[in-house]
Amino acid sequence: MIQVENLTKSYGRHTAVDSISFEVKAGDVVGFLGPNGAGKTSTIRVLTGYHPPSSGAASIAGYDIFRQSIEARRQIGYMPENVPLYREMRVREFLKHRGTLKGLRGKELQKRLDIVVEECGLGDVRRKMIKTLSKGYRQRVGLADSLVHDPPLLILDEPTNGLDPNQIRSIRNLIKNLAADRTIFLSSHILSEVEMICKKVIILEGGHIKANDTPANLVKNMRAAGNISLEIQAPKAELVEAVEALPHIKKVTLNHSSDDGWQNLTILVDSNTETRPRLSKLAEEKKWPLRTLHRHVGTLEDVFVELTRKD
Ligand SMILES: Nc1ncnc2c1ncn2[C@@H]1O[C@H](COP(=O)(O)OP(=O)(O)OP(=O)(O)O)[C@@H](O)[C@H]1O
Repeated sequence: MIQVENLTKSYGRHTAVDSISFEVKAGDVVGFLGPNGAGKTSTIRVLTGYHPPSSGAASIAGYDIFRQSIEARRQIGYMPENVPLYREMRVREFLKHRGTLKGLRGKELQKRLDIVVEECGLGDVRRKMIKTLSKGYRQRVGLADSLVHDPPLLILDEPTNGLDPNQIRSIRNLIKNLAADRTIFLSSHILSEVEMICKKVIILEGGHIKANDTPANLVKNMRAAGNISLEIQAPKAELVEAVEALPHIKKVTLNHSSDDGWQNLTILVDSNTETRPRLSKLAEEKKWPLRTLHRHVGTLEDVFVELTRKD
């Protein structure tokens, strides 16, 4: 559905997107992540035909975004970061206006309006002026606008930006429902949300792609995967020495030591190694009582920080 090859976008001397390539297959829900200034919006603006690329190529459903720009844009429903809405218009009137601009007429237009009003939960506010709506509802109007011509691809730039947790949840559910029969490409800073909605994620940093995989694979393969918490009653120095001597141990940190001999440790191990059986065997052999032996499962946020932090 989206094919990007060696795409570069520069503003004067500044290269915002540096020769990136990726593919989004039909039906995929892909999260496009990166810190501020990574080049997400620049990429999205090129894909949606708002900016020409400096070099490279991109196509939407097989249509070149430059040479077949109108056909390519017909395939896209785009919701920008700050949805431009006519505040003085009523919701349905606005959507009708947008549908007309996108070439819909007559019965087809009425039918699509009914569908998007229903799909986006706008039934109760369809006659209200846009300026009287909460930000969450305005976001729904933006989503309905992007859907009115029934595009197979939705490109959403920070769809939940500035919303409160309840509004975020409702927009998230809406997007999940829309994903049932559409390809979705969305940028977001809310990683837990991306983990919930997206089957794949692309992480951009400094205009380069740092990762492109499923959230599960990214978490599994991250370097810091597998921190272990250990609470055990043992002599401090002997314990640390014995744990450090085990294979695949990268770092042992003693967090807390209580008067009655309980030691609280965090143990960093090589990713994809299982060290807990060795630790429990050590406790058994030494007859040290064991209270906690817990492996932390990484999150997409851990992956994001690992791939994009500068320090
Ligand atoms: N119109 C423009 N003219 C000049 N520089 C720009 C322009 N738009 C973006 N940039 C620069 O390009 C880089 C990438 O910006 P972009 O908005 O694409 O990043 P982003 O990943 O979308 O960031 P954010 O998460 O803050 O929206 C930044 O350094 C930004 O300052």
